Amino acid sequence: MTRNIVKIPSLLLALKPRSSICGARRWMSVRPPDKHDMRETGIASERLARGKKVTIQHLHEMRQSGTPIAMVTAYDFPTGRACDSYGVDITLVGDSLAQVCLGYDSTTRLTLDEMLHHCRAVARGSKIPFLVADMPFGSYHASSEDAVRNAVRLVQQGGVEAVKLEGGEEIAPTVRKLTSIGIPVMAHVGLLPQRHTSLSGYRVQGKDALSARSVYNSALALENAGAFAIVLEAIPHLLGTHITNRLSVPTIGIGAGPNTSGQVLVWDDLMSRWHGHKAKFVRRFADVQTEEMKGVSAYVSAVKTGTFPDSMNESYEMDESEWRQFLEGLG
Ligand SMILES: Nc1nc(=O)c2c([nH]1)NC[C@@H]1CN(c3ccc(C(=O)N[C@@H](CCC(=O)O)C(=O)O)cc3)CN21
Ligand SMILES: CC(C)C(=O)C(=O)O
Repeated sequence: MTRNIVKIPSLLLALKPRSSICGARRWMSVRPPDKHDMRETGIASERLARGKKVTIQHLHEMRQSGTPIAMVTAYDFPTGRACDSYGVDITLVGDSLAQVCLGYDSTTRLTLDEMLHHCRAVARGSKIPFLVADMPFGSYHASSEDAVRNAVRLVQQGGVEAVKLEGGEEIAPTVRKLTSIGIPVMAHVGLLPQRHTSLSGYRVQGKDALSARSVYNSALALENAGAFAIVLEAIPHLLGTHITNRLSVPTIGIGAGPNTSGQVLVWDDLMSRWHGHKAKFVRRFADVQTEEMKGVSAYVSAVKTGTFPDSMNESYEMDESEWRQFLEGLG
């Protein structure tokens, strides 16, 4: 009897209403066109005239109304452009860049300069979504001053609007400092890939009462320090729901169940471009790997068999008299 009474509120909280993607765009203000964009991409002016820039305020309103937030990683101009064009709310230049784009074996290998190089490319393509970059491993640990210097570089030279930091209560002072000077911080708790060595691998976090408490306390401390949103990675869905219901900022889940304020996936995972391990939380929404295989194999085969290029449609003509003159000129 008592158990049923206790269960009803948590069930109700789990069944938050969810409105359509049109609802998600309702609050977004008109984004001013930017001359640099129009010169660079041509069609950008038309898109910008229709587009609505996503802000932190919109993200908070989406959380309040139960409109799910869609976040995706991007690493270059075309992936940034795709986020811009197809309704993504937050583009993340994730440090998964290290593994999926640069071939490193871990995100801890990524430098700030490498991150900046990719942020600039993504920023040129992704204008409407809110743009966040991961602070690379080591770029926010030595001191708050160091974190400020490096976060300023990401904003100033990388063109991003906010930074993401992995960690718990120990990074709260850094989050407070960055927030106080106007650099919005997205926190990241649960599985912390930058600490995979000390954690002995990529493992689901918060599976027992004690570690669930620790993830929960981290989220509360980081919200308190001023984080505008919190990524919850690889934690039991009950814990993801609980944290989401207790916080007043949006939660973005990756392997944290269906009740977070939003979801994030790595571009290469959702597109099936990543050849490595597939985590349980990954759903493949498109099959780029198969298309790549078909495209490259067909091209190689056409070159080898001499069927590419075609002399009529894929080659250039020359006036016959000019050609004769050319030959005569050679004697
Ligand atoms: N392609 C890709 N996708 C990601 O989501 C991702 C990266 N790379 N690189 C950086 C980090 C690393 N991440 C990872 C990596 C592995 C697991 C993983 O293997 N998880 C196990 C958990 C097993 C368990 O503890 O029960 C799984 O199989 O889901 C999870 C997140 C998330 N990030
Ligand atoms: C998996 C996401 C949240 C991330 O941090 C990354 O892409 O690096």
